[in-house]
Amino acid sequence: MTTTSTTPATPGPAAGPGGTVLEATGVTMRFGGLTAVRGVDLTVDSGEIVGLIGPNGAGKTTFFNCLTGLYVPTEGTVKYRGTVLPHRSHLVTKAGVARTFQNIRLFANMTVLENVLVGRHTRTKEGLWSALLRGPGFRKAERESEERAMELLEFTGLDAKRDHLARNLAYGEQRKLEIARALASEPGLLLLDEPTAGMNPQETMATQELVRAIRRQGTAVLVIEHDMRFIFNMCDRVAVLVQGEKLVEGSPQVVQSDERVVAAYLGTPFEGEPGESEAAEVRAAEAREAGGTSSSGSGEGKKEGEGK
Ligand SMILES: Nc1ncnc2c1ncn2[C@@H]1O[C@H](COP(=O)(O)OP(=O)(O)OP(=O)(O)O)[C@@H](O)[C@H]1O
Repeated sequence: MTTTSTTPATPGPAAGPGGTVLEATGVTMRFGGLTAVRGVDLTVDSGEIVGLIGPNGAGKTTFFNCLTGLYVPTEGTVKYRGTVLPHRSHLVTKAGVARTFQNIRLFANMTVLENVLVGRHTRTKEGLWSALLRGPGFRKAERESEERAMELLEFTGLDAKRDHLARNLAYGEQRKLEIARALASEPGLLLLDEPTAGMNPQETMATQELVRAIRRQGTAVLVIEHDMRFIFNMCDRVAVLVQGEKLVEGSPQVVQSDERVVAAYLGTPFEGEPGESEAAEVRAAEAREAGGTSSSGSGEGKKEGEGK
């Protein structure tokens, strides 16, 4: 499987001015009698990678859904670059906030390239008549979209698989394709919901590199992840949700040594050289591959429409 983590030579997604990109204030989400998210404030600044962690059922995905227009929060506001975001996911994407899902949502029977082209639609201006008549404006826009999609496939290391059906990709590749498709909308903020879930150590490290490259290109990142090495290696700031409320927010050092976080989530203080054990596992896997021993990937890809 491809684990390329090339730094792109091409211009990336829209880089915005500095300052606050996302500002969520007092976000509350109730489902009947259950308050899944309670009064959460969170900001993401330009150039930041911010982590959102917490136990299962803490409200992380519900909070993402409130940020991205899938849910209308019961209370609170969400602003992107100072403007309140609409409660429609396609309009949120158009405004500049893209996301991936915990359970992959690709168009399984479309090719890799086609999946990324679908992600471009919020950035193409050509209308229905132009598309039907396939006039010169439409053909030019189509060519440009395809060029941009190919740049993103190179960026994510999937260019060689452009004509493969999404459902035939390995699981880690499907996750990368979701990221490529999200980037196709040229976001200023990318929300990643468990981007390394089900990945092997090689794929996880490649994903770390990819996320760093995305930040270098001017897109801020907010990431939900249960892999604490990933979080504490990558993030400038980490917020901890427990039972729908923000328990702690701060630098990785502050969060991982906070007794309340250890008690409510981490279990034991986070120890060791971050990334060193993964690096050792990756070296061992590479040595096995070089020696011709098969090393299993992370299994079959989940398909469109499974769960959240
Ligand atoms: N659509 C919904 N209707 C009713 N309850 C919901 C809905 N979505 C989530 N919940 C509940 O809200 C709470 C928070 O769930 P959520 O999926 O946001 O947690 P999470 O932190 O993302 O968990 P995980 O780490 O397991 O993905 C849970 O109790 C969940 O059962």
